[in-house]
Amino acid sequence: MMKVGITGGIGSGKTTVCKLFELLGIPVFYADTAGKELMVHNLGVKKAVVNLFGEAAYFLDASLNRKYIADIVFKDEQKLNALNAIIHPAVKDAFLIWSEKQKTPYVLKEAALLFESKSYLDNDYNILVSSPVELRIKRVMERDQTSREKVLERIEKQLPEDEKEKLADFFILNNEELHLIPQVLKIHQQLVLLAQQK
Ligand SMILES: CC(C)(COP(=O)(O)OP(=O)(O)OC[C@H]1O[C@@H](n2cnc3c(N)ncnc32)[C@H](O)[C@@H]1O)[C@@H](O)C(=O)NCCC(=O)NCCS
Ligand SMILES: Nc1ncnc2c1ncn2[C@@H]1O[C@H](COP(=O)(O)OP(=O)(O)OP(=O)(O)O)[C@@H](O)[C@H]1O
Repeated sequence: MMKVGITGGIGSGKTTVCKLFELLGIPVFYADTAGKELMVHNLGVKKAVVNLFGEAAYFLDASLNRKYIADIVFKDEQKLNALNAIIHPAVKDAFLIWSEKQKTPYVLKEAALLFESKSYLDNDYNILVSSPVELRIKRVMERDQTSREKVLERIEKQLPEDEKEKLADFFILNNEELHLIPQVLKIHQQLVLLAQQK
């Protein structure tokens, strides 16, 4: 199975782009969502999270207190690294199991930290979704009803855009002028051809 990673900084529009690939019949594994599901349903992961953050990491109904964890990790690099070290290997395993079950020419793995976690090395190709930083901040502030400072905290923990550009094979620009659909269609056609040659 040909594996294609797709990433982009916070608010770049990677989930929006993935929805377009899904319309073309391509299955998408959402690593951020999978990570949060594992924190709730995988006992080993859950135990490690409680060890790191205490019982307050979960609400009484056993759901994840995302805000509590986010308020800690995006201000404390050590805690963030420790959380990443728990989640990333578990997500990697879950993706491998999932990808083996798919039957399409290729699959997509959407991950915010594709390059930072080095998981891009496991993929055949990687797509970078880019968007001007001010537009990203505005979109996330509107989507999550959050502050500029909180968005900037996360941006600071991510690899700079020019570093990501060096590592990607395909590029999608999600600004206010270019349309996403033709860009997605073009890359999809190229990937289908590459999968046939594999
Ligand atoms: C801290 C958590 C609980 C906050 O959850 P929340 O629902 O607020 O955010 P969500 O997971 O939807 O992420 C939204 C965006 O925040 C940014 N972000 C999330 N985790 C990280 C991180 N470890 N480092 C830098 N940016 C991050 C990304 O741009 C991401 O797209 C959650 O993000 C988390 O568990 N992060 C650590 C694990 C991880 O690295 N996940 C991402 C890849 S698997
Ligand atoms: N081309 C666009 N036109 C209008 N709105 C857009 C466009 N692209 C993205 N958005 C909006 O911007 C917000 C961020 O997009 P999206 O959730 O796809 O980004 P993301 O990269 O997945 O974000 P995150 O890193 O936080 O997971 C969403 O509310 C989305 O609907």
